[in-house]
Amino acid sequence: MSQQTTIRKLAALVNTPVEKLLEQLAEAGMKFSSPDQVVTSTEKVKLLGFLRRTHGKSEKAVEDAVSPKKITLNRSRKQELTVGGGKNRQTVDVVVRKKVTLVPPSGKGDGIDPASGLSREEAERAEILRKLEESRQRNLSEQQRLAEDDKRRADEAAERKRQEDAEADRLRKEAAAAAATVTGDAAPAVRRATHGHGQPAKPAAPARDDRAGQKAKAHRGSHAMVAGVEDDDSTARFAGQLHLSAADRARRSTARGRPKPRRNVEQSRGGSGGPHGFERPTAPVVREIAVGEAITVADLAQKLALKGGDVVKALFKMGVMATITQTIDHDTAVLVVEELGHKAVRADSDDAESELVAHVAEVQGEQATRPPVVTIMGHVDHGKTSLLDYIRTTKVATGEAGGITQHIGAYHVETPKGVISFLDTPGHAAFTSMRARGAKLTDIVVLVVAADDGVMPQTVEAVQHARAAKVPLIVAINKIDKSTADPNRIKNELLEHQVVAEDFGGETQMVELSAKTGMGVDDLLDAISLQAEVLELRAVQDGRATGTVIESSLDKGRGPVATVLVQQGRLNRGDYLVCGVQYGRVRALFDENGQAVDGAGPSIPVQVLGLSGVPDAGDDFVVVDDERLAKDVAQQREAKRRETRLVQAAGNRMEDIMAQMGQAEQQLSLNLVVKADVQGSVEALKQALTALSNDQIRINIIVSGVGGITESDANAAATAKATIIGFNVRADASARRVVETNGLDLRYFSIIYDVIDQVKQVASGILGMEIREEIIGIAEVRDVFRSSKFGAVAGCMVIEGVVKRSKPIRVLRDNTVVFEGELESLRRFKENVDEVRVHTECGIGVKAYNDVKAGDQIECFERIEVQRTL
Ligand SMILES: Nc1nc2c(ncn2[C@@H]2O[C@H](COP(=O)(O)OP(=O)(O)OP(=O)(O)O)[C@@H](O)[C@H]2O)c(=O)[nH]1
Repeated sequence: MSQQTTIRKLAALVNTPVEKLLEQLAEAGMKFSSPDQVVTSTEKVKLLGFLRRTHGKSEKAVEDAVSPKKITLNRSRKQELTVGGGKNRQTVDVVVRKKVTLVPPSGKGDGIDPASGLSREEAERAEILRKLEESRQRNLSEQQRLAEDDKRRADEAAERKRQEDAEADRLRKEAAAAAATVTGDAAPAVRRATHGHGQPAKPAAPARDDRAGQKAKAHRGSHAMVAGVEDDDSTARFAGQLHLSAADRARRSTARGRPKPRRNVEQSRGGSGGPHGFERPTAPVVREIAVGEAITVADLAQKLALKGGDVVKALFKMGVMATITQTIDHDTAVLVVEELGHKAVRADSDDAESELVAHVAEVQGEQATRPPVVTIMGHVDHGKTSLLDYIRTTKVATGEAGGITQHIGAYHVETPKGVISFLDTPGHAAFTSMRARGAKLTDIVVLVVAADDGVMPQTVEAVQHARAAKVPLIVAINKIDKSTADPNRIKNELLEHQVVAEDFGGETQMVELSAKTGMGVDDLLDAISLQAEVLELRAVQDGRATGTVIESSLDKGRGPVATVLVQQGRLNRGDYLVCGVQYGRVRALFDENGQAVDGAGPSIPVQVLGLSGVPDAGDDFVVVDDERLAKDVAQQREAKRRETRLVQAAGNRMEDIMAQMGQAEQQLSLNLVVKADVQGSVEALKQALTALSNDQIRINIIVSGVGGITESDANAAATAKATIIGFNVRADASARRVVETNGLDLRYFSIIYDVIDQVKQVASGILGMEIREEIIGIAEVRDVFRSSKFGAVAGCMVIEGVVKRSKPIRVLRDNTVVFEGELESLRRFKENVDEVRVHTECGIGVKAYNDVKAGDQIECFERIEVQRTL
């Protein structure tokens, strides 16, 4: 603290007696008791102020003097001076004036200015204050400069704008004059309004009209605005916002007052113009939109290059309520396209298709004789399957007779008189549609009629189909081994249907045979060959193949599998093909015996692997040169099919609404979701079930397809309040949840008759008891053990309900029934048990089925009698 100033030191410094200084300090309001007390700089300043005041200066001025760079103080001191000596000795009063200049110490000193007594900190503070002041001044001038730049730019922009507006106005006037419109009246009106606002026209732009003047004014920014309420407001509003460009200000100004015009102006000018800016709209872009049978709002919006919401709005204005995902029909789409100022054209989706046709037409090669394709038709139980089986087992080289199938298969046999291909159509009424389609593929129909039964309804139907398809008929009078067989009766009965046997003078070959004993079967094959010769069946042997899908399914391991009949050319492994809405490259080909083959010629059925999806039975296939064309055609077809489906769905909805409104004349609707294991069954069920519609009830199949029942199927059923029919397929877990949540009617079938019977009874209003199957438990196969004693035993976990040994079971693979039968054994830890409950492990042996695999499900069911309801 040696650096600090005591009163004594200060007194010595200012050359004042200590007592006086103490007095002065006391007068200045600072009491000190001892001269050795420290005087702070504040106290010094206060004392200084006091002393100055006593000299007539304000304390403030003194205090202010602290911050300036230097302070000058004048002090005077009286002294007596003795001059001369002796008698001449005189005493003279002398006033010594002393000028003291206080300068803050520069650089590092000892911390105290020896003259002023100010500390170094104080000096530094003063220096900082000075620098701050300098910087403030600099900032201020920089801001002023920027503001001036801004103002200049805004002025320039406003000037440019004014010129543009004037030009636009001039053009508009010219156009208006040319069109002899009433523009002339409008200008004075605007002028009147302008004057009414108290805004004189700017003399700076005499060439422009008042409207232009008004516009320009808005663009010039606040600094250039003349008196007026709006202008004042703007000026006030943008005070202190000098950084805003004139256009920004104008935009903001309008945003407050008139949002609508601004929006339009911005739209037409891309947001760069002012609020009053108006330009003649540039020519709108008129798009040509291809619209098919139906289109979703989203797709349409995309084609129009608009937001989905804009199209929804446009539709709404037209009175059509549609969401973005909804589909609108062709007419509505055309209307909305035109409403939005574009042009609608009908979608021509046949581009790729015509390319395909041209492509196919290229390969017209040498034709050669081809084998006949035969379809066997006939009434139930007249022996179609037996006949096919007999031919297959005896005539197919590596004959491997399978069980009776319910879908169309195909195979070819080699007889001494040549190859014959058979389409395997099961004898069931439900397959009418397949038969009809089969007949189109078919060269010859073999009509099986049981000699002990006679002509039945389906016999007649088959005759009609063959006739409609202009396919010759050969009648196989079956079961002649039976004692009750009466072939002549058959021939006579057929006469009634204009089917005249050769021995009756007609043209139809009739062969008596027994599918059981094989008697007469060769005669039938001979008859077929003869008929084929008469028909002179020919086809291109080589070149790109075309043909038709007979059957299709989805195989978990192999993917989509299609059985196709080659009709022209040769289908080879590695070929690219379009198949209905699917496409792909032939990965593998298999014949009817499951043998891999390299290719198949005309009239030969073959299984194809490698397609992108499961085609429908009846779809045609065409081999093309490259994948691109295959893909294009398939996608175009898919789009077209989707459009058609959407139209149908929209139609259904309309009808449903009508029904609700009571305009459907009390006709009830039964909606069905039909899923089956193979495409043939789907087709057959669809055909048969929809045919059951009558005056009272209309049967709609809302969803149909191959494979297990999925969540989306169940959701569709829930939406349409439909009954779900699973034919040899099951619902997966998520679908079952939807079924349970919505209380849907889910029914499983394994016999087509039962489906038709149930629906028919519902349709005809017969309400009685019905036998229904109820699944009581499901066990999942975790592992399979094989033992010589028990055969294959499935190590299972019961995942639902209870599995009972006495109840029938089905084995499911990928939700599709692969076996139906009984349990051989049901065990818990080597113990035979009657039932096993949920979450319990067990060993299951299935009677007469050794092909159980891990991952399969074994469902246990019972048949119960329930009251039928509509
Ligand atoms: N005695 C005798 N029985 C025959 C003959 N052909 C078929 N059957 C029997 O007639 C019954 C029906 O024969 P299927 O071959 O299943 O008849 P289907 O026309 O294929 O019948 P669906 O497939 O149900 O339409 C079977 O019990 C056969 O054993 C035959 O030539 N002689």
